[in-house]
Formats: sequence, structure tokens, C-alpha cells
Amino acid sequence: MSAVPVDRAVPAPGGGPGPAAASAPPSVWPASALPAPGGDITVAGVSLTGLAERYGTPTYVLDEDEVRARARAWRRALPDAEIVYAAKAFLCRAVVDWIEEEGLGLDVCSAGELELAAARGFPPERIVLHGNAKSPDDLRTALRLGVGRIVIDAESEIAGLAARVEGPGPQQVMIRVLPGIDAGGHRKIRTGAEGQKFGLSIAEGDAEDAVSRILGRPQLELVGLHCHLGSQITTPEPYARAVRRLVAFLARIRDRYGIALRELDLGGGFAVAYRPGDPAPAPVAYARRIDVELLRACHEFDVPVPRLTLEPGRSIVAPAGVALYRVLSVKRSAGRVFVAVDGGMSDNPRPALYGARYAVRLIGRAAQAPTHEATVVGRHCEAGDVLAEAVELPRDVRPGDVLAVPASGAYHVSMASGYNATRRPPVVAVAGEGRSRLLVRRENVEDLLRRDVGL
Ligand SMILES: Cc1ncc(COP(=O)(O)O)c(C=O)c1O
Ligand SMILES: N[C@@H](CCCC[NH3+])C(=O)O
Repeated sequence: MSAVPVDRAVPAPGGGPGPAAASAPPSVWPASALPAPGGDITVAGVSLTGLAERYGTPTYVLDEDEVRARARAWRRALPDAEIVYAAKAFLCRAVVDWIEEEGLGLDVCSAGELELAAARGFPPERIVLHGNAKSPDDLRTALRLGVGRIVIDAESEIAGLAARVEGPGPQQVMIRVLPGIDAGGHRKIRTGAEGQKFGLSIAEGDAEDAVSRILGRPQLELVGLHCHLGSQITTPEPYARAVRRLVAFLARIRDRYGIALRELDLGGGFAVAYRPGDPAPAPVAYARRIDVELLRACHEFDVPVPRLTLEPGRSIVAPAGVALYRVLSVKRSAGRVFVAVDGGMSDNPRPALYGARYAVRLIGRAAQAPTHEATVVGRHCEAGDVLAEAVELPRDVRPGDVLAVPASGAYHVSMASGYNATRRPPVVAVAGEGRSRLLVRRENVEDLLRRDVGL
């Protein structure tokens, strides 16, 4: 790709990713990103090079207004549905507040995520607990806090959960079903097709067995079905297919057990643009297709229309984040140019895991040099420690330069590791006109030494 102008050429009408943005090409930068003098970029009026100076690098910048606007866009797209933010994309206490204030629920999958939510007093009834292998600690914490719904993902979980429920009323549960739908995307993040670890298969009868087992447990109340097709799904069609399959299954449950389940949770997986031109339908495009199919299928199968839940994660935070790195070395080898930076697979494992591609831009000086193709690599002891393949960067990029990587708000910091005892980077929020604040500090040597008991 070419050195990315802050691609605000066609801003989302209404200044945000709302329903009117359905036909606007997606930007890889937050809506507030603007070019600034000296080759800089500001986000929410804050200089990115200034943030790199102040907090060091690597640093992750998160545009609060962008996160909130994206959360709101989902709510506007489906006003009658419940929108539940998938915490795994990125969670810290401030984000818990933003999500709460925007009226979304929270999808968590560990006691740790639950504790972050609880630390901010997030209403437990708006929390959904997931996990293909929930630990006793996860279940204990969820029950202690009184989470709204627990999504059953294995037959063995049913008796274990029922035994822990102490009342007063039953615990509401859903069943994560495997609809047998291949939604495309990278095979490591495809979760709707048969033959992987998530869900209970409709086709093989496991989902129906789970229904009868749950109905036999008075401590549990089965309220609905859940499925999650995968991630970075670039069209609404797989969701429409899932709706039909799940509604047909609702009808089967009604016929066999005489109950009408009232909730349908279609999970997350909505795509974002990592590079200019990547397909990324607006929330309203997914919403319309899902709504139409839901009404049609319910009519056809003669079941009451269930309340819909969606669980977007990436689509709320990815485009709000920008990663900042400093160049440490530039090297040529076998005709390739390697630009090595001070982060890598420890703060962004996505290229190594899924071959993910990113846009990269030099900031902080107005480069006059023509561009050439470069590979941006990290500083870890792995040949596969690549951050961005085949990006166009000015030929004179040199140590000390700052590189910005947009669309970095999801599954970077939340998947960050301490590989090579590098310390996980900070997250800085920018908001309004020119305000910034530290949300998560950089790990330090004391953190490292504290965990190592040294015996
Ligand atoms: C159950 C569930 N819900 C929601 C999500 C969020 O997915 P995404 O961030 O792609 O929207 C995931 C992760 O893929 C998930 O496993
Ligand atoms: N972590 C993945 C997606 C999986 C999300 C969780 N089910 C990514 O970065 O794309």
C-alpha cells in the first residue's frame, strides 16, 4: 500500500460510523484523525508524535469518542436488540465505564474480565459469560457477582453449574450451538463450522441433548440459543444463514418440549478495515439483513420473534486504536528492506497468528524521499516476528523515526505477551479536543521481578 494519507477523504456522514455511513468507504483511522504540520497526525486533537515522546514507544492510543460512537452506531442500527461488547477485544476499567455509559452489555470469558467489570460496578445482569472450558474460578466468580446469562458450551458443564447455583432463583443460561456454517475468514478464527472446539452441534444432536439436560435442572433456566460464527466476517450473509438455522432449531425445541425460547444471540465477528479498501460493512448493513431474515424465518417456522443479541468486539475498538513504534534499525537482505521497531509479536501477535495485514505510516517528519516496499518487523527472537508485510515507506526511514499503525485497538494489547521479558505497552486515551490520559501503564521491571518469586 502507499504511505497512507489520513484517509478521511470520504468522512462518515454525521461525523461517525452511524447508519448513514453504510455506503461510505471505511477508514482505517479514527474519524478524528487529521494530518498536522511536520508530518504529524493528531487524533482527537492530540499529536501522535507528542504521545510517543511523552509515553515512550511502543504505545497504544485509543480514541474514546470513536469507541463511544461505534458502540452507539450498533445500538442505533438495532434499537430493539441487546448489544453486548466482547471484552476480549480490549478491556480496562475506563472501557468498562464507556460501555456501561453507552448502554451496552459486556461479553466476558474469564474471572479476570469479570473482576475488571465488577471493579467498576458494571451491572451484572448485563453480563454474558462465555467459554468452551470455564474454570471453577470463572463459574464461582460469575455466580457470586450474579451475571445475567451463562452460555453453556459443553454437556459436562450443565451438572457442574447446576450444582453451584445457590439461588434464590435459577441461573439464566443459553446454549452455544454449532450451526455448521462456514463464514469464511482465517481458519484459526472460524468457529461456526463443525469440527472445532466451540459449541454443541445441531447436526450431531448434541445441542438437543443439552436442551433436555438443562430442562431437567431446576437450578437453570434456559432462555435462548447462542452462536458465534467467527471473526472478521466481511458480509452479512453468514449471519442470515445462522438466523435460519437457529430459528429452525427453536421450532424443533418448541415442538419437542413445548417451550418458546425468547433469546437469540448471534455473537460477534463483524469485520473492520485494516488497510484502505478492506471490506467492512457498517453495523446497519449487518443489522438490516439479520432483521429481515429473523422476521422471515420466525414467520415461516411459526415461532415468536426472539429478542436478538449481538456481541461486536473488534468492530467497536479496532478502528479507535493506533499503535506507535520507534524504528530501531533498517536492514537490507536478499532484496528486501526490513524496518525493525521497538515492539513486535509481543504486542501484536495477529500477523504471526493469522497473517494479518496492516497499513503503516511514518509520522513526525515530512518525508520527501520516494517510497519503497518494506517489511516492518519486531524485536523478538523469531523470524516470524513481522508486524506489517509489504508496506510502502519512504526510502529514508531511519532509526529514531516514529511509525503509526492504525486499526490497532482490538486483539493487540488484550493478546499481548511478555515474550523476551519485554514489558507490555501502555494504553493512552485521547478524547474531546486535545485531552489525553493514561489508561493502562507500561509494565516495568518491578512487575517482572514481582512475579518471579526468585526461589
Ligand atoms: C462468543 C464470542 N462473541 C463475540 C466475539 C467477538 O468477536 P469480534 O471481536 O470479531 O466481533 C468473540 C470472538 O471472536 C466470541 O468468541
Ligand atoms: N483474536 C482474533 C479473533 C478471535 C476473537 C475471539 N473469538 C483476532 O485477532 O482476530
